[in-house]
Amino acid sequence: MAKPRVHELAKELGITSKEAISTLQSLGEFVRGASSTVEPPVAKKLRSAFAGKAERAAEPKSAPKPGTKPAPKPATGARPGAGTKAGAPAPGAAAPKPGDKPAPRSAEPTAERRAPQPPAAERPAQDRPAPERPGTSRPAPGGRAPSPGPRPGNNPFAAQQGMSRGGSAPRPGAPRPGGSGPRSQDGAPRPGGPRPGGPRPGNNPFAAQQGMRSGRPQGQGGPRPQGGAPRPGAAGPRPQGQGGPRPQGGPRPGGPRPSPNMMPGHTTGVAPIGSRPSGGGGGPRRGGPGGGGGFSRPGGGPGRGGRGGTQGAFGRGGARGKQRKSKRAKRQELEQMKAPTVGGVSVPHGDGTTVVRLRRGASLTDFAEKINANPASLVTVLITLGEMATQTQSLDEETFQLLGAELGYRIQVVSPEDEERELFESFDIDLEAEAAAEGDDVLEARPPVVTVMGHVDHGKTRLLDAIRNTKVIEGEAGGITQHIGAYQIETEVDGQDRQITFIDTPGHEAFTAMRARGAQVTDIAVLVVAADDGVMPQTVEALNHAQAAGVPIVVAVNKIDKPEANPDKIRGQLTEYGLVPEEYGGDTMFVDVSARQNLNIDDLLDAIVLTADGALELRANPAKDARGVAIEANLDKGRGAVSTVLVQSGTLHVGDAIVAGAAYGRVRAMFDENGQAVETAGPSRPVQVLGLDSVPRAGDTFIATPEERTARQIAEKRQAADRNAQLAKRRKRITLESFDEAVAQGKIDTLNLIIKGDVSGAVEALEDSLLKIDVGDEVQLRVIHRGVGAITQNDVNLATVDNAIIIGFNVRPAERVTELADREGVEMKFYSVIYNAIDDVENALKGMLKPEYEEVSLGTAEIREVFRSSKWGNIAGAYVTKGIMRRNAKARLVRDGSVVAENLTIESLRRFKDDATEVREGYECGVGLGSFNDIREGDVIETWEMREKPRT
Ligand SMILES: Nc1nc2c(ncn2[C@@H]2O[C@H](COP(=O)(O)OP(=O)(O)OP(=O)(O)O)[C@@H](O)[C@H]2O)c(=O)[nH]1
Repeated sequence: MAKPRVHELAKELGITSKEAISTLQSLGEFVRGASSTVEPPVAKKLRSAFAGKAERAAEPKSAPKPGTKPAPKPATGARPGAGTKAGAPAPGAAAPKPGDKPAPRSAEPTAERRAPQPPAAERPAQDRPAPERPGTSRPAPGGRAPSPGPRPGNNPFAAQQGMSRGGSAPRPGAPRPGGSGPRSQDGAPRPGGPRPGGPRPGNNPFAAQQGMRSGRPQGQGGPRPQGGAPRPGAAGPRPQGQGGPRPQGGPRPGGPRPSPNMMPGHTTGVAPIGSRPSGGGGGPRRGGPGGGGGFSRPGGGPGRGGRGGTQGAFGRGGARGKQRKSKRAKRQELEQMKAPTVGGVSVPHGDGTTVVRLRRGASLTDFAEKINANPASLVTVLITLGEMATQTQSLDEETFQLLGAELGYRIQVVSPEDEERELFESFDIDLEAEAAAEGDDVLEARPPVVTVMGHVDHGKTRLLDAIRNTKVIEGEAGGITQHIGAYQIETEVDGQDRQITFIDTPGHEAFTAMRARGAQVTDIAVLVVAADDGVMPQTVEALNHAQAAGVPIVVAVNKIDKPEANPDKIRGQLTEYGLVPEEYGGDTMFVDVSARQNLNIDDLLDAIVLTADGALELRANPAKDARGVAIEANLDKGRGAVSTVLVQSGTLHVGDAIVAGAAYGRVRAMFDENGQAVETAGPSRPVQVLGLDSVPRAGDTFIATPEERTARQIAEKRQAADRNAQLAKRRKRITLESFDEAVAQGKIDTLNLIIKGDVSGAVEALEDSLLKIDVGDEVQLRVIHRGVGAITQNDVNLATVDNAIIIGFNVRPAERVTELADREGVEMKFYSVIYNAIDDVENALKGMLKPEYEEVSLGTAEIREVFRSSKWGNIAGAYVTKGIMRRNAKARLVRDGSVVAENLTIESLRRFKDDATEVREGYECGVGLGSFNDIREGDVIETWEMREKPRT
């Protein structure tokens, strides 16, 4: 809502702008002219001022109606309790002492009046319903609720002043109980006698907050001599002054832990401030008084202390010239008044249900922006919660949750998908709405996208190869899959040509990597299980991944050419995992194939198409800008970034501007899986794209944008988000060194490893050895993946998802992998000696075992004399020959080289007549071994203690 301008308000109230301005001024609000805008609370104040006027006009005498001017009540506030209510703004505050402001106002009978309590104070008792309302009245004025803040003082300061006022509260209260209390004590000093203690405490809500404490103390204890002192001065003219000092001085002392009292959304938080005041308050007063000003502010600040309250909380000096505050400053204070404080700073609070959404890797600055707070204040709050962070440092979700809980916000760290959506929305791109709006008229069938998964060596690559009818596998070193990208094939099903797109990176790793980035690429998973082997750990892992993603599975029972193949066994095994073959009444298609002999490959393709047709409705609109996912990418020396993208909807054309992850550019050229240049690529078509400025990651989504500028801006935002996320993650994942700690915190109990080696023998040997490490039942070691060859992006992605550590034996990371691991916070350890790897893992595992203790000798002492005492038993007069004797240490007695008593305790130890805790080598001492009395001259006392033994 727009802020009203003064002349608009004047019009609304049926007065002239000039009148409105002067009224506002008398209310402590300074506006430049008729066209100045005013904050809603100020507008409200003005309205209520005139409302009051109107009322008074109607009932001349009762001007001070309860409702109208809450202010007066404050008086009642005399009771400390009253004041405390956070809610209540300021009645008391309002109370400008008679002396102070009144003047002006009184001059202008009208509006000001009601607001400014001063009048109230002055008014005859009758007017104010006084006493009763203390608490109530405030509320009543509900309407002014908002104003409360302002009201008190008319302006933000008021609040603070209020405080002081509280102290001074006096005005109204002068007479009141509180007031008198104090007075009586200090005696005369304050002219304003009245205001001293009484009023303060209860004066008004603000008081509670700001000066609360100070108020209370004084009120009650009015007693404090100091109180008196300052007041006198205070008494002087400005109410504020008095208040000021306290707050300021106070801040540091106790301010900090407000939390307890904090109530989201309430000013209660002030407590802290209050605390300060108390501290500071006292201080100042004492010292201050000296000066006539009475404002001796602890901080020494010259008398501008007035509104110190809140400001003090920020550690700033008081305002300069109270009347000279800029609008901005006043607005800020107004905001602050609404904000409770934590750790001595004022931060806007939520009500416990306020949702704040943050990107993963967001910083305090991001959070501050969302709640309209000062980032520096959040740093302070975080410190009070025991966490250190800079304003721009990325924080993990836990930290935000902690902070959110403290401040009354429900933190939602947005998922990658949400993040994408929000990012696009900021560019007016709403992919969901776009998709939702597409009807049958534009949607066309698209080929299914298939990922082949399965256990190591069950024939995934060979199968993909068979399907494509190329002999890729023969070119591979050591049988390790090196394919990257995707390809599309055509097959005839029921007389129709149907296409199927295969992701050419077998294994659930790639699948998982894509999902980790929020990309749903796969429509159908082909689970390859070797008929001669059976369901293996990764078979289960793969099917779990697919099921978790809700992707239908087609089972390819491979290697049926082998004599030992037992396809039925596979069917039986998989049934246990919820994959029931159609022939058994389930809905999963099983196809027996031989990748090596190209047996039943067509049947498998049929099954894929049928499953797609039966379980999925795969359609997309080809007639729009392309949207899809980057499948793989690499940097080519000659061609720059080469990215394989899978178009999911729309059509990609050469020349389109695209953004893929944090990379962007114009499509310079496109090639299909056979290296043929293509001009366009429609839904489900994978193509290699040249023209991006950098390399996207597998799973990064891409979109074509009408303008290249948009693509660039989206890329830049993603880059910034990546940087932040990277910083946040860096601190998160598991390392061998931190494993121990993570276990201790109950965060994990399994050490996941990925082992990569140069030769399969080494990998197997390492895995075997690692699995043989005996660490008991408390923790487990799980090798979630192993393979021969360089550490790849897939390895890192898998480690990211499963929180694993990568062990590289005689291998190094592939291109860009180190960077990725670093970004994802995945630890990679490299070894060339197998035992070093075993040692490290063993140490990490053992670190979390219960500590073992060993006996460590502390020292020996020779008994030179035995003192017999009927009360204490025998005491050994001994001479420490080595180390130390320590009271309560364990001991044994050695006589002539043999141990004559074990498990004794040094129950008493003395140096001459004094008890000693320790006696060092070269000194004499008296040693009592409790009830053990069989000691003789010449015996040796050996002491020892149990210490935790470092694991080996
Ligand atoms: N007899 C027989 N052997 C096969 C068949 N399919 C694959 N193989 C062999 O099984 C071994 C593993 O095949 P791959 O295709 O490399 O298995 P993979 O699952 O891709 O293995 P990774 O890439 O290491 O996970 C190779 O020696 C293949 O020749 C088949 O249908 N019959």
